[in-house]
Amino acid sequence: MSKKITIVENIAKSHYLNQATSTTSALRDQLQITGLLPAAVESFDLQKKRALVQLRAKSTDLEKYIFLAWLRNTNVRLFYRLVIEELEEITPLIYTPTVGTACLEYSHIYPFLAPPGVPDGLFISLDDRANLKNIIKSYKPYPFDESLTPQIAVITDGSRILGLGDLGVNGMGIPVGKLQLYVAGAGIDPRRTLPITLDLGTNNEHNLKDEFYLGLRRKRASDEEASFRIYALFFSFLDDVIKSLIELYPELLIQFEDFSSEHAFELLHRYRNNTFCFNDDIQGTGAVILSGFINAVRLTKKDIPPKEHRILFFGAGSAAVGVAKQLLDFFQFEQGMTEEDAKKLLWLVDTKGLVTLDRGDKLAPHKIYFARKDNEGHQCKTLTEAIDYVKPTALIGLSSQGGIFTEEILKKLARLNKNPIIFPLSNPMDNAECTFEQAMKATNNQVIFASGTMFPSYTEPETGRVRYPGQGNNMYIFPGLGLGALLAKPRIITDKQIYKSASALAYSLNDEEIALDMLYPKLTRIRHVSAEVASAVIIQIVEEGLARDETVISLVKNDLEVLKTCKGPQWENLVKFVEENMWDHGREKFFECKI
Ligand SMILES: NC(=O)C1=CN([C@@H]2O[C@H](COP(=O)(O)OP(=O)(O)OC[C@H]3O[C@@H](n4cnc5c(N)ncnc54)[C@H](OP(=O)(O)O)[C@@H]3O)[C@@H](O)[C@H]2O)C=CC1
Ligand SMILES: CC(=O)C(=O)O
Ligand SMILES: [Mg+2]
Repeated sequence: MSKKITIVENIAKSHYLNQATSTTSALRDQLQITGLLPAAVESFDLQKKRALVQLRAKSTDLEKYIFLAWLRNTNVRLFYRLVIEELEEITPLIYTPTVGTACLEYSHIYPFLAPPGVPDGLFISLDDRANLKNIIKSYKPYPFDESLTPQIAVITDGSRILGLGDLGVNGMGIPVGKLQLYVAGAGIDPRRTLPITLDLGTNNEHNLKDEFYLGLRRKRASDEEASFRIYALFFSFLDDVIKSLIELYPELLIQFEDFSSEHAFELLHRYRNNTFCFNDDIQGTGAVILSGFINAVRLTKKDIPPKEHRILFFGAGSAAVGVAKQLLDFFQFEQGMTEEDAKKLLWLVDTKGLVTLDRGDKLAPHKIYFARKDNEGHQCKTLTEAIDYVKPTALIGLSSQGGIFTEEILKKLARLNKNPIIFPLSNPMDNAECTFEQAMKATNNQVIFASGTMFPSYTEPETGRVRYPGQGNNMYIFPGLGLGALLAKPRIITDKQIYKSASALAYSLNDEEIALDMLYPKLTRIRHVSAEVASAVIIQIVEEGLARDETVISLVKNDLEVLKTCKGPQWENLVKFVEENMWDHGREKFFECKI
């Protein structure tokens, strides 16, 4: 009885239980809200229809973003019903590309995002350092149930938001957007997600001068001011935040997101062996692009033996090095190559040209491993020179330099290869190194293509055939990886778990997708795909002896060898188990909530 009363009281107060115009007359009377709503009692279907009409009536994508943010903060279930059922339409609005615009404008649109009582996410500023635990505890988007502690935190310091640079606290849109994809893509309970933006100042002059900018109005402290870099303010603050988070929520999975490369690698190195965490830009991106590459290798196999690929990265930051590392593993694990031979298939270009050991500058630590030493004095200063020298079969853009893959560059790739692999992966859309249309036209429709932000389809003028681009975005990996890890409960995320997430994604294509030469599965299948990714991760965690969940262990342990084939009834059973553990917006249960 008392539980029921609590639910009744909470329906009136909670953006999660809110039924708005669907509240029955009896319940309206009980809640004493009868006069606060118009007379009609609508079905959830009709509510969704109205929300879609309102959404589509907005004239810009930013207005749509604001509308969706308002909906999320007032009616969680309706919001997620919309996202899940209209995924292809809504993903570009809550994620890249529109989230990029929303981040640029965040301080300007903020009042519309967070009505009183519903925080957009957790802001932790340097000035809060003495009070970290209280601040973290204060984030309770669903205060009515103490058992709903956070399971996943996506944490950024806003220093490299997509390809847009240092946006300071305006970067909050990214952890918020990533966690929405966790809910939509892998059925993580939205009440158990924790978006965090750390405020260590910003070096963005535009923001510092903007009267509406909402973060600390000061520059970031330079690491060089510390006597030892590892003790710099940045790392000691991060240590305090992570420690407080773990003390409060020992089972929390932490996803590092959009930290500048200057800190991203060191952060991962610092926490990966003692904390339940991963870096999405290094590891998630590495896995998703490996997956697309595995399918590209399959498509080109009759013309190029896998070991003869030559892969040129334009960009040598956290994402490029993360992808290079995964490809290196692929050539070693699947193609039987030695580490040294595999490394020779990979070249990186940065602002100073081809990354080589002899080029005369001090390389950032993350570039040294892949820096070439066999270039025999060749110093390619430009991308064109690097292409002429390397003769790549695959060109991967992770540079944030929109349009840099010019027609001339694309044509060069087409001359070198029957089916050039061209992945302009930088985000948001304006930062993509080329568009799908440009790549199709310049390669006589022969390109094998994936971009970080989804491009429109392209109709071949000669044949009328409609061609669809792939979307190589870590959103295909992190939801399933996170879900698998939460279910199996290891204490750390290992490289092998990441690798298995990539191969599971690659092999998740169904017959129709394979027949269409797709590199990634359709977005509309994301929940099932995430369940497969999660299952592969779970199997790996059990194999490593790291699983701590008894149900998962008993489900996997005895069938480990057969499960590793990712086929057969045991595999289907595991995938089903994962799917059954996904949160659902509960359209039926919701309206049966009769008090
Ligand atoms: N599709 C996806 O899933 C993902 C996409 N990304 C995208 O990847 C991009 C890069 O991210 P990240 O690696 O973290 O960023 P970084 O800033 O760490 O790396 C950017 C790299 O590009 C190089 N670069 C920049 N401008 C030029 C230029 N004019 N000529 C040559 N090289 C250049 C930089 O060189 P230097 O080192 O000399 O400064 C650097 O190596 C972003 O746009 C991001 O949105 C990231 C993660 C996932
Ligand atoms: C997709 C992503 O994580 C990025 O662009 O940073
Ligand atoms: Mg990112």
